[in-house]
Amino acid sequence: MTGERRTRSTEAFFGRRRGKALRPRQSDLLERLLPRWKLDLEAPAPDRLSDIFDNAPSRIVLEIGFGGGEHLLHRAQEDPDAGFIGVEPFVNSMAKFLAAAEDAGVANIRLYDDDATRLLDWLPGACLDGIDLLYPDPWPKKKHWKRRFVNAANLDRFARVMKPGANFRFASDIDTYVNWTLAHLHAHPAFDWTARNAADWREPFEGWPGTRYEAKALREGRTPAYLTFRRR
Ligand SMILES: C[S@@+](CC[C@H](N)C(=O)[O-])C[C@H]1O[C@@H](n2cnc3c(N)ncnc32)[C@H](O)[C@@H]1O
Repeated sequence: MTGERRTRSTEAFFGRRRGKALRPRQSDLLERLLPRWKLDLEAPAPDRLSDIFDNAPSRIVLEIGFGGGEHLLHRAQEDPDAGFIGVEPFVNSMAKFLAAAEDAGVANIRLYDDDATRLLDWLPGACLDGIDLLYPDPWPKKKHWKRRFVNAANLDRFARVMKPGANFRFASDIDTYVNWTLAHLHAHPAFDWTARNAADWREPFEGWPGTRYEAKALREGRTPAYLTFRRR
């Protein structure tokens, strides 16, 4: 992986933050629309998270690492009474998403453009109805597995911000990451895997539109797995 790499004192965040030059509209959206939708972590989090939205949503779902944002936009359009928070630190992806969201005219989205762990630590407790982590960076080499977003510390973060009964949905095409995630969730006292039969984890989530990364995995012959865990 090339590009900027940052390390925080307590957490490591690895990844490219910026790719090719932005188009004028994309730069404009980053200056104009992103500040309107971006969560301000310098301010204290509201007691009621629904207050950050204009539509007083009855349920709020967080998507971590939305990439091109096709799934996030699909969910926001499919469920206008809900609120969606999307996190994506890669500038070009954020710009692409802003253009699609503006064209679609959605209003029930809030955004964060840095490491999702910072947002998770800012959120009030038991405020989320769901967390989606779809095709997280796979870190396939064993020596890099410790960089994977699924780890004990992040599952503690999820457990704190999820309401009882909320779902954590995970998709990946990397077998070692799927096994890794099953093992970490199995070891965590706050989550149950909801699979009822052996075929369940090969079935996409309800209303699944696919993602750009998934399309690439399928083209290259890899088989996705879809895991849903319920917060106890
Ligand atoms: C493999 S891509 C998948 C993108 C998209 N979910 C899809 O399926 O097409 C993983 C994404 O996670 C983002 N990401 C990596 N680390 C992150 C972090 N700590 N917080 C938020 N997003 C992160 C990356 O910028 C990248 O866009």
